[in-house]
Amino acid sequence: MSAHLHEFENGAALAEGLADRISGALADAVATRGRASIAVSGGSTPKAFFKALSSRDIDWSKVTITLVDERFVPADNPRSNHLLVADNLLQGKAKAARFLPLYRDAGSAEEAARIVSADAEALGHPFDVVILGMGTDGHTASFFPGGSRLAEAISPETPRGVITMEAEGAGETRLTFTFASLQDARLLVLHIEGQGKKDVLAAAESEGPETDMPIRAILRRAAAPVDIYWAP
Ligand SMILES: O=C1O[C@H](COP(=O)(O)O)[C@@H](O)[C@H](O)[C@H]1O
Repeated sequence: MSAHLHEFENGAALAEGLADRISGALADAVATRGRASIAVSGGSTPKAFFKALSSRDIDWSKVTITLVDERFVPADNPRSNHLLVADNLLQGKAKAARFLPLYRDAGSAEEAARIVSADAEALGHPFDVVILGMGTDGHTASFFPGGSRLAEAISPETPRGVITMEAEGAGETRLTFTFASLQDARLLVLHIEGQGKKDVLAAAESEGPETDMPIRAILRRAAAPVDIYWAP
């Protein structure tokens, strides 16, 4: 794998720069294949970027947006990544996009994972764009250190799709796309902000087990080059 660091003066400049890059990639995918797919992360970091992206003038009706990972909570729960995307990305011009939720009212998280894995197959693969975040514990997607199914989630043998994950510190049961689904995106971005996360990234880039800092699975083994977007 190779990585390229894009540094910005502040979060606002990063949001605009990343929105330019992603809207360009989505427009190219629509021009080439007639449709585009993007999987985005939740958490606190992507809000300004989502707002910037939602204003970009592309043919959003041909774009499907989904999530890299989600909490097993309905979309009206304040901790839902779906809610974050609905409030900040599925607005303005991007309102015309289709959204593929990971949470389903399916009785169990395992059943929801089965349903959404089948639905995601229809998107084709690889994803045109995947935007990952990273926690200060080195998790990405819902690949948490100590996660109940971490080994399975990051194994190259585990097929594409969505699986469940439980982890201390993760709160609710999670739904997460597997490593196989994310690692070969046509454009693979890691979006992090703050000196603290830059330090975590430096630690992840040093030697050590992937299970201690699961972002290492992406940094070391992703088929796609990783474009790292960072601002202080
Ligand atoms: O739990 C999660 O956290 C990470 C990072 O979130 P942040 O608040 O530190 O930006 C995020 O990438 C992931 O999608 C989310 O579920």
